[in-house]
Amino acid sequence: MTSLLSKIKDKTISERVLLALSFLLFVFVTPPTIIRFVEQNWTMVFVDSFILSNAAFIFYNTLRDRFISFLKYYMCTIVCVGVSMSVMFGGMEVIYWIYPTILTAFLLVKAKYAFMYLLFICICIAPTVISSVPAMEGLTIYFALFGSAGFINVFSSELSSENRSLNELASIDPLTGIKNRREFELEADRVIADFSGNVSNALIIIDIDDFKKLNDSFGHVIGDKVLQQFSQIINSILPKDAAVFRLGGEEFAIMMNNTELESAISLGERVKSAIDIDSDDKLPKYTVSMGVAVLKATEKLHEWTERADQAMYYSKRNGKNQVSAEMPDIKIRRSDASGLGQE
Ligand SMILES: Nc1nc2c(ncn2[C@@H]2O[C@H](COP(=O)(O)OP(=O)(O)OP(=O)(O)O)[C@@H](O)[C@H]2O)c(=O)[nH]1
Repeated sequence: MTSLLSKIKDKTISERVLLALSFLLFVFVTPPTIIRFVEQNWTMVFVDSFILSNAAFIFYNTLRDRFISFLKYYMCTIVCVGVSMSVMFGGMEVIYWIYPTILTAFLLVKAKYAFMYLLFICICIAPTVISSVPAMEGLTIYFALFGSAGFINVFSSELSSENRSLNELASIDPLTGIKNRREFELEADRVIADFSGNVSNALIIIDIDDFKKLNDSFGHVIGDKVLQQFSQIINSILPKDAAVFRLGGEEFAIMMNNTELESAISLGERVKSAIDIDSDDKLPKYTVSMGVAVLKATEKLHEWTERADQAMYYSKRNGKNQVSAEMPDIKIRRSDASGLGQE
């Protein structure tokens, strides 16, 4: 329950809307489904089961961060078709349901698509409106619908731009401009949740060597510049399936998806040579120690990082400026100028 709540806490507004709507669909459709089942009204049981399975599909996949953009359009289509059919078959009494539907569309999809959904609803309900109310009243209804959509659009674009800035503040390290520890934990949780054993995921923990000495000798401002330059160097050599994070202080992590241990070790070696070659002449020379660990089945985040940390400390103890890897059987494998060694 606690982990479910913490997952929901990390969701964006539109993802929360998806969760809330699919949950509400479930809550409201389940009781009539049971009644219809008892009454043996099989057609309606079939329709209700379709809605319930869709609600469950959307809720489950939103929680797991899967197909999010598809789910947003899918949910919009379900609610817009649903509300249009309600007005077509239920008459003008249910027309007020269009307002929350428009709000939903603007919170879930881009404004131009939300307007298209509204246009779709307006076309579908036109025969009911024309046959039920005088022309002037019909026009007023359409005017009110598009007017409300305009206001909702202004409000939701303001909300999403604020949301974007807040997300950026919460996920980016201000000194280096790369993702922070919070983002690392979210990404690692996603990787662990999706782990199937078919592909390998590697983690490299990187710690700058003797950073205290560097700060003491050259000052904190230069220390900060080294951290910034180091982040730029890593970003410039990062492969497509990898992301870099600053975990804090002078400690960084690279998360690599679809990557075997050997490829992670060779990226570590490339980091080592890149800082040697690309370092700014105005900044002091420095080295880094690295530890690599590949995710094991059923492993938790702290166990995975602990193994990569142990390998990194092994690099430190063995003279620094090297990459070590935690191996399932051999325990530690060290990479140095003379190639891969074992212990
Ligand atoms: N300039 C600067 N220094 C930082 C920052 N964050 C942490 N530090 C410094 O990083 C240093 C880390 O020192 P230690 O943990 O002793 O590690 P180390 O000197 O690198 O020693 P080894 O890890 O054994 O190589 C401390 O002096 C911190 O003050 C930062 O954002 N900017």
